[in-house]
Amino acid sequence: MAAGSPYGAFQCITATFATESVLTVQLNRSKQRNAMNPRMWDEIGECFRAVRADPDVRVVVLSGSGGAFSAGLDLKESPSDLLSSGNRDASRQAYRLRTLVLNLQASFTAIQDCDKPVIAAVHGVCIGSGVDMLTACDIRYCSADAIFSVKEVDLGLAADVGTLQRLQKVVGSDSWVREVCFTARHFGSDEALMQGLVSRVFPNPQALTDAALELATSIAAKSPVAVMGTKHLLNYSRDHTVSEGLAYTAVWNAAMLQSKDLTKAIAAGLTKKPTTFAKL
Ligand SMILES: CC/C=C\C=C\CC(=O)SCCNC(=O)CCNC(=O)[C@H](O)C(C)(C)COP(=O)(O)OP(=O)(O)OC[C@H]1O[C@@H](n2cnc3c(N)ncnc32)[C@H](O)[C@@H]1OP(=O)(O)O
Repeated sequence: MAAGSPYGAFQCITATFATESVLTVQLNRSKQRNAMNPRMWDEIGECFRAVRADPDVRVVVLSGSGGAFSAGLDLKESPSDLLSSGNRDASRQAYRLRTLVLNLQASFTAIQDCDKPVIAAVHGVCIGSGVDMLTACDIRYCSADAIFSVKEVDLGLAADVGTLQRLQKVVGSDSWVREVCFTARHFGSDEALMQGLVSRVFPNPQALTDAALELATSIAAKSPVAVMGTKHLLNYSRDHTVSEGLAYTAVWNAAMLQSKDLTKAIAAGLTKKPTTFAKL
């Protein structure tokens, strides 16, 4: 890792370059099944904000270490404000809780907003905030052993860090979303594939990792201007009407169509010769 790298000082996640331009980010509390403690939560946000600012990163692969993707919120080490009011009055406690939830949300929104495609590779359990995080990723693959649960109702709360906002936009069936959110029942990789939560299932975690890295490498070879713009416009268009999306795309591309990548890519296509693109 380069000296002064923004990815060097993490304790609960590991971020390393698999290739010159593909960053692998791994949740790294395998003994706790990658349950998210406050430090991990902060590091996820910090890491993806660094990804956004780092021209060397073109694609990220996000996974869990050990036997699981993530067991969700760390139930033993949860943020101190969550379970005790410390005798504060209700409005002050509410203000603190609101700030806490906004900060947790921001960590996953940093994945959505990092401008580089994020490929989630899920093996083992993906529970609670694991699902919230998953829905903020661009592409979701899993291995056959993956088990998912939108667990929050079983803990007496409505999910508040992304699932209830993003899952309906990720999968086609509102009825299915409501079923899994109301019941917290476990579902497996076949069901996740059928509903479109993941786009591919692999026989084992090694095949999953290989496929995620292969996909990341192929995307990383494309024009970063085109890939970054595509992510940005897909996100914008998902959250706006078609006519708003089209209008915004026209303005965006009025700038981006001036990229040298365009002439380079067209020439490469016509001559059938591979080409490379400068980083952002
Ligand atoms: C403001 C709120 C913001 C966000 C809210 C998010 C809500 C959620 O995320 S809800 C989901 C919470 N998570 C859970 O309910 C999962 C609880 N864990 C389990 O059900 C199981 O541990 C398992 C994940 C299915 C894994 O089972 P198994 O493989 O049999 O391992 P275990 O022996 O049970 O666990 C090993 C080790 O990990 C610890 N651990 C597991 N999950 C958590 C967790 N969520 N928090 C803290 N620690 C966890 C478990 O206690 C074991 O530790 P030991 O020290 O070895 O006992």
